Amino acid sequence: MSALTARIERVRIDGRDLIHGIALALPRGRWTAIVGPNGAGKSTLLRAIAGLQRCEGEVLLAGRPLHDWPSADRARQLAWMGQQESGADDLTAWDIVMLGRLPHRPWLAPPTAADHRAAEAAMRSTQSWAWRERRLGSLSGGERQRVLLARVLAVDAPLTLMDEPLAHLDPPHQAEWMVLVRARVAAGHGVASVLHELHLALQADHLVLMADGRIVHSGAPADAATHDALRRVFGPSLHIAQIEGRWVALPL
Ligand SMILES: Nc1ncnc2c1ncn2[C@@H]1O[C@H](COP(=O)(O)OP(=O)(O)OP(=O)(O)O)[C@@H](O)[C@H]1O
Repeated sequence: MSALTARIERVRIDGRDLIHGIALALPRGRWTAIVGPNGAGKSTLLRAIAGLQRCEGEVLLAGRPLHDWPSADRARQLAWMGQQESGADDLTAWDIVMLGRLPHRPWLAPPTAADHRAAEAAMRSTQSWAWRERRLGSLSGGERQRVLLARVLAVDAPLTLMDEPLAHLDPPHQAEWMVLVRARVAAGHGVASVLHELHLALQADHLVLMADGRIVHSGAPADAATHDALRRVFGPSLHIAQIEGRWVALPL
């Protein structure tokens, strides 16, 4: 069974249809990259399938309508990392990551040793452990992103949705992010990420291409049909080639 399936007729905000006629499946054990030009509707789609944006249609999480899930159960099933999240600048990095463990704890219960272990492991895996006592607001953009990534990993959910997780990350940490995603997928979890970095999106298991609020192509990153679709949407100057067995895309 897919971790999530969605059939979204429409997302309408301020009298404008931002998303139309979308069918999407996010299976377990697969990393799906969602790409498309600015304003294509990628974030709106991700927010809709996370239950953060009202939509007309149906979203099934592990076969059950999203809105039927009790909130803590849902938060253990679906972990969310949004774009440019703010409002927690006074919390320490450690507190932020421990927020990822909240769905695992009964109401007002203190964290357990297992919560501490999960948070520490997540921080070490994103190399953010050294800043555990620093306030989020004092960290650089990339350091902050690695703490937020640790938080979403600490949830340890069967499905993780990430909107532009590579923003602010330097190339080595972008590569490290891919290793972490690969480890989650190898463990049978599903991951979907909105990405602007086409060279990394082409390393995903499956690529979803959006334009004008629609999915215009869905396929394997290595398929010629996927490359044609990318050039149709991003323009013919997009050069797609293989380097050492990996597909890369560059605007030339
Ligand atoms: N709350 C909102 N109110 C009005 N319009 C919105 C709202 N949120 C998004 N939009 C509009 O919907 C369209 C899709 O936005 P969305 O953020 O989903 O695109 P995106 O593909 O993620 O873009 P980007 O790559 O620039 O982040 C854009 O034209 C945007 O201006």
